[in-house]
Amino acid sequence: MAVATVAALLAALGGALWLAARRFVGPSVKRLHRGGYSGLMHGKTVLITGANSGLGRATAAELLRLGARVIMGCRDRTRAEEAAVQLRREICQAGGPELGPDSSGAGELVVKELDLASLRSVRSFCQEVLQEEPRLDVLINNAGIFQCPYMKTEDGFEMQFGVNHLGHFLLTNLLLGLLKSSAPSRIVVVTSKLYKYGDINFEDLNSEQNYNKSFCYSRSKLANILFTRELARRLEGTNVTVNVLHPGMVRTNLGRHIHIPLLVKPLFNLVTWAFFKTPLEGAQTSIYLASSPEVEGVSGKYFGDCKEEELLPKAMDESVAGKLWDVSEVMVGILK
Ligand SMILES: NC(=O)C1=CN([C@@H]2O[C@H](COP(=O)(O)OP(=O)(O)OC[C@H]3O[C@@H](n4cnc5c(N)ncnc54)[C@H](OP(=O)(O)O)[C@@H]3O)[C@@H](O)[C@H]2O)C=CC1
Ligand SMILES: CC1=C(/C=C/C(C)=C/C=C/C(C)=C/C=O)C(C)(C)CCC1
Repeated sequence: MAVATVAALLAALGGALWLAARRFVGPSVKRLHRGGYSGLMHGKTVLITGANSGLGRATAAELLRLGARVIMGCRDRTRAEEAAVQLRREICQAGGPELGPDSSGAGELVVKELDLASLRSVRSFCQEVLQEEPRLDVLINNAGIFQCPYMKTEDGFEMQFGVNHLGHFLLTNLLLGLLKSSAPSRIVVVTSKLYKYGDINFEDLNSEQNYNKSFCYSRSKLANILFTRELARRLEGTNVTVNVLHPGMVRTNLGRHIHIPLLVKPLFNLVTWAFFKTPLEGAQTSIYLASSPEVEGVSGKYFGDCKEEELLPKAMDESVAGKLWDVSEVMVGILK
C-alpha cells in the first residue's frame, strides 16, 4: 500500500516536472520586436477587433509600443476601457514614453464600440471611423467566438459564422475605401488550423437543420481563409494586401463556452499552461503581418509562426471563395 502511494506520488511529481519542462524548454516563438520603442509604427493607424482580450490585447500592446495609433474595436465598452487603462499602465511601468498624440514616439489608444453580431453596430462603427479617421494603415480582423451553444446574431445568422465571418466581411468592405486611400496598407485576418474540419455548406449556412458547434467554428475559420484569398484577388494592383494566419494554441478566454468539470479544471489548467502559447507568443504572427517590412507587397498567403504555410485544397478553391463572397454580400446587404 505504502509502495503504491509512493509510486503514485512520484508519478505525479514526474508528470508535473515534465509539463513544467515542456513550458520552459519547449519551442516558443521569438518575440519579433524585443523591448525598446522603435517607432516602426509611428504615424500609422491600426484597427484591431476584439482588442480587449487574449491575442487582440497582446497585439494592441505591442503595436502601441511600436508607436501606432491603435483603435480597439470592442463589443463591451467597460471591458475595453479597463483593458486600455491597463495597457497604458503597463507601458508606463515598463518605462515607455508617455502615451498621447502630443508626445513624440508615443502610441495612442482609442476605444470604439463594435459588436460584430450586429450589422447595425458594424455600420455605425464604420461610419464613426470614416468620419473621424483620416487614414487606416492596418486592419486586424481578430475577434472571434468559439464553440458557443446555438445562438443567432441580431440579424438571424448562426453566431460563429455571423461574428467570425459575416461581421468582419461587412466591416472590411465598409473600410476598404479608407484602406485604399491610405495605401500601402494591410489587412490581417486571424483564422485557426481547425479550418481543416470545416466545409462551406451553402444550403444551411445558418445551421438551422443541424448544429454542431465544432463544425460551425471550423466552417467560420475556413470562411476567413476563403475570404482572404478572394479579397487578395480583388485587391490586386491597389497596394492593399491581405494575409491570414493561425496563431497556434493560445491560453486566452476563447474557451469560455467549453464546460470543464470543476475537479478536472486544475489538471486542464496545468496542461494548457504547459502546452499552450501565452497571448504575447500567439500574437507574434499578427504583429509580424501588421508591421514587418519583410511582408511588404505579400498578399493572399497563409502564415503560422511568422512563416508562410501550405493550405489544404479546400481552402484554395476559387469557385467556393467566389460563391462565398457573393452569398455573403447578399447576407449582409451590400449587394450592388
Ligand atoms: N486561443 C487560441 O488558441 C486560438 C485562437 N484563434 C483565434 O484568435 C482570435 C482571438 O481569440 P482569442 O484571443 O484566443 O480569444 P478571446 O476570447 O480572449 O478574445 C476574443 C475577442 O473577440 C471579442 N468578440 C467576441 N465576440 C464579439 C462580437 N460579437 N463583437 C466584437 N467582438 C467580439 C471578445 O470580446 P469580449 O471580451 O467582450 O467577449 C474578445 O475581445 C479568434 O479569431 C480565434 O478564433 C485561433 C486559433 C487558436
Ligand atoms: C486555458 C483554459 C481554457 C481555455 C481554452 C482555450 C483557449 C481554447 C482554445 C481553443 C482553440 C485552440 C481554438 C482554435 O481555434 C478553458 C477552457 C477556459 C478552461 C481553463 C483553462
